[in-house]
Amino acid sequence: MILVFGKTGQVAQELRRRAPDALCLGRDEADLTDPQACVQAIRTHRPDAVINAAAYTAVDQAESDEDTALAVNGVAPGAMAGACADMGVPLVHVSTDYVFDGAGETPFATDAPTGPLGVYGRTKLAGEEAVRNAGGVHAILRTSWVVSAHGKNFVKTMLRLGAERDRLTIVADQIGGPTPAGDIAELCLAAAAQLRDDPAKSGTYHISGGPDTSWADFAREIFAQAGLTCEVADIPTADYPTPAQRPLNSRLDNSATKAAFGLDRPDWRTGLRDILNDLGALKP
Ligand SMILES: NC(=O)C1=CN([C@@H]2O[C@H](COP(=O)(O)OP(=O)(O)OC[C@H]3O[C@@H](n4cnc5c(N)ncnc54)[C@H](OP(=O)(O)O)[C@@H]3O)[C@@H](O)[C@H]2O)C=CC1
Ligand SMILES: Cc1cn([C@H]2C[C@H](O)[C@@H](COP(=O)(O)OP(=O)(O)O[C@H]3O[C@@H](C)C(=O)[C@@H](O)[C@H]3O)O2)c(=O)[nH]c1=O
Ligand SMILES: [Mg+2]
Repeated sequence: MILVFGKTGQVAQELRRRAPDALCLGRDEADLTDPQACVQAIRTHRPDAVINAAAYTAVDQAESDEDTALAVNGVAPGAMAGACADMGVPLVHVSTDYVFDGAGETPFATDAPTGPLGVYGRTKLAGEEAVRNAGGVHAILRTSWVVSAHGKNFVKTMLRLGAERDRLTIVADQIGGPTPAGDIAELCLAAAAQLRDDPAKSGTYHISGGPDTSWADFAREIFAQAGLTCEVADIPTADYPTPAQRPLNSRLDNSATKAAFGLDRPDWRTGLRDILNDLGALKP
């Protein structure tokens, strides 16, 4: 049996869709601000593998709520990893492009130096380090710009704003790969299954949808596929001030994922079609 931390999140919901027998724990069953609750859940359920799909993902809010973000993103994953290592069970942990500083224009390799720009990225990096330091079999899957038909994400925000307004200003100098949550869920399940037979696959991997794009061009494709008429004007990051600084370069090198798990970089334009279709928002 696979134990999943997370129930209502984007990746968690796609895991439930693909693995109906997995046991998915919501906040009421395992609160990640309580590391001992995470350990206890793993000891009680004795799973064959654990996937952590829960996190504090409110990037701007984290700037003024560092204690909670660190507990959820930094400490809880370490507690899970310790319990998994004790029991000889693999842990799949989801992380983020925001562990990088966003310098340059080349895709970040899995072993590229990290340098988070804000609290969210810093706490996610602490979680990665805690998972590695626990010494058990694990896969840290870094992804970026997650989108799905569930929860809060850029696609749903654009559908809402695009219907209300005839013009939006969107940052065009942050470049990355929008990633459908379904593709992340698929990699989580592949990694969980393969780590059991091949612990040598332990390590850090990247999954991001291709081709790399800007938020502005991503918005244009959302409006085109949804048949919404809304002009998108390019702006620099400097013209969209937010509490948290975001990386300009979010490109991730996915080659280690292909080599270890045989999964190609997903095409986000196809994933976007499926998401809009799920939402009943695809242009007829
Ligand atoms: N969203 C994105 O754009 C990106 C996400 N990631 C990473 O991908 C993973 C999945 O993200 P995604 O599916 O988008 O996340 P969501 O924001 O959609 O969901 C987060 C989940 O974490 C749960 N959660 C938050 N705090 C706690 C807590 N204290 N105790 C228990 N559960 C908690 C939430 O529960 P509740 O519903 O109760 O709040 C929710 O189910 C995370 O590791 C994230 O860091 C990486 C790159 C981009
Ligand atoms: C709504 C809106 C956003 N933007 C910009 C702000 C931001 O740079 C970009 C995307 O907005 P979001 O609020 O989705 O950004 P954000 O929540 O920071 O997205 C990040 O979430 C975390 C959890 C991650 O791990 C990252 O990979 C990334 O997906 O679009 C505009 O320029 N104009 C707008 O009207
Ligand atoms: Mg967001």
